[in-house]
Amino acid sequence: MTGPTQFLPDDAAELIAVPGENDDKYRRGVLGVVTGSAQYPGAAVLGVEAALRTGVGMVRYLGPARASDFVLQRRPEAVTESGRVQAWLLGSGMPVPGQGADRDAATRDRFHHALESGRPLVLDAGALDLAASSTAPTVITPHAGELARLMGVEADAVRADPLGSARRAAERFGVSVLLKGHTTHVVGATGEELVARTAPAWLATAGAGDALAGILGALVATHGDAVVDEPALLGRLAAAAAVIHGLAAQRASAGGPFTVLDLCRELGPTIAQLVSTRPPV
Ligand SMILES: NC(=O)C1=CN([C@@H]2O[C@H](COP(=O)(O)OP(=O)(O)OC[C@H]3O[C@@H](n4cnc5c(N)ncnc54)[C@H](O)[C@@H]3O)[C@@H](O)[C@H]2O)[C@@H](O)CC1
Ligand SMILES: Nc1ncnc2c1ncn2[C@@H]1O[C@H](COP(=O)(O)OP(=O)(O)O)[C@@H](O)[C@H]1O
Repeated sequence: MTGPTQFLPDDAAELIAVPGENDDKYRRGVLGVVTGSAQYPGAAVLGVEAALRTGVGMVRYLGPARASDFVLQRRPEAVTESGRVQAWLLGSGMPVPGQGADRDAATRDRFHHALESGRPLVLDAGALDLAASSTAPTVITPHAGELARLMGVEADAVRADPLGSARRAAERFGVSVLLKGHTTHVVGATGEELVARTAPAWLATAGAGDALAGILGALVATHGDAVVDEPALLGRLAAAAAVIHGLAAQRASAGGPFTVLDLCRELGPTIAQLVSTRPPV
């Protein structure tokens, strides 16, 4: 029996959409982002920062006023008007239904709009439950605790069998699953199994997952139409996001601790390095 395929930097390099001279910000891909809350506005800032630094034509950030203010303060490039998008990132830093604060009406409306759009979805943290109702190509990005909650099992059971747990979630919800951890396991909606192991353990720091979600959102938005045509691409994009995240963490770390914004700053150089290693077409 063969195990999951190790996803390597060269594989990730193939999935970077390099803009051409006929591209504009809309053709490159627009990412709609519904993340953050009054409690966790920082998650919105980190996801938007990571998406913009991964490379996307535009980020439309649609969230609560406090988070929106912080996002604009950090990244005035973000657009806070609604409009067409090629993909959505939902949920980082938002309340989990049934765990404290309820989902407010504005969030329910934004999630509904995203679900109805038919565009690919990246679901994190407080939007993971949407996996059960999504009919669009969808990838979820839980850590072990979140996957356990979603599947109604103990976190230890997920830690004991991460690949099997991701596989069961992919089968149950018909989505691609990226299970975070030192080793990141990805199971595509069609069963493809991938692992990414580029991250140093220094990456185990609050907000690192919010940045990963932004990186993946940008990769999906820049392949939005391809994902609609071939949803199986989502698993490979998820593994590419984990590899890029891990390589940027290596650069930011250089063997020591770093902040998530340090990691984000390394995304451009990481991607430039990956693109430079691609064989000419
Ligand atoms: N600056 C910010 O605004 C930040 C916001 N964050 C947001 O905070 C919210 C709560 O996230 P948390 O993950 O802390 O809380 P959760 O409430 O999702 O998870 C907490 C539970 O899961 C378990 N757990 C947490 N991480 C685990 C892991 N890696 N493996 C196994 N079990 C794990 C814990 O033991 C605990 O029982 C999310 O919406 C997240 O996006 C965090 O990303 C931290 C930074
Ligand atoms: N020991 C570790 N080694 C390498 N990477 C890790 C380790 N622990 C966690 N990570 C990575 O750090 C990120 C943490 O994400 P998450 O648990 O969602 O945290 P947060 O919610 O604070 O952003 C994930 O990308 C995960 O793969």
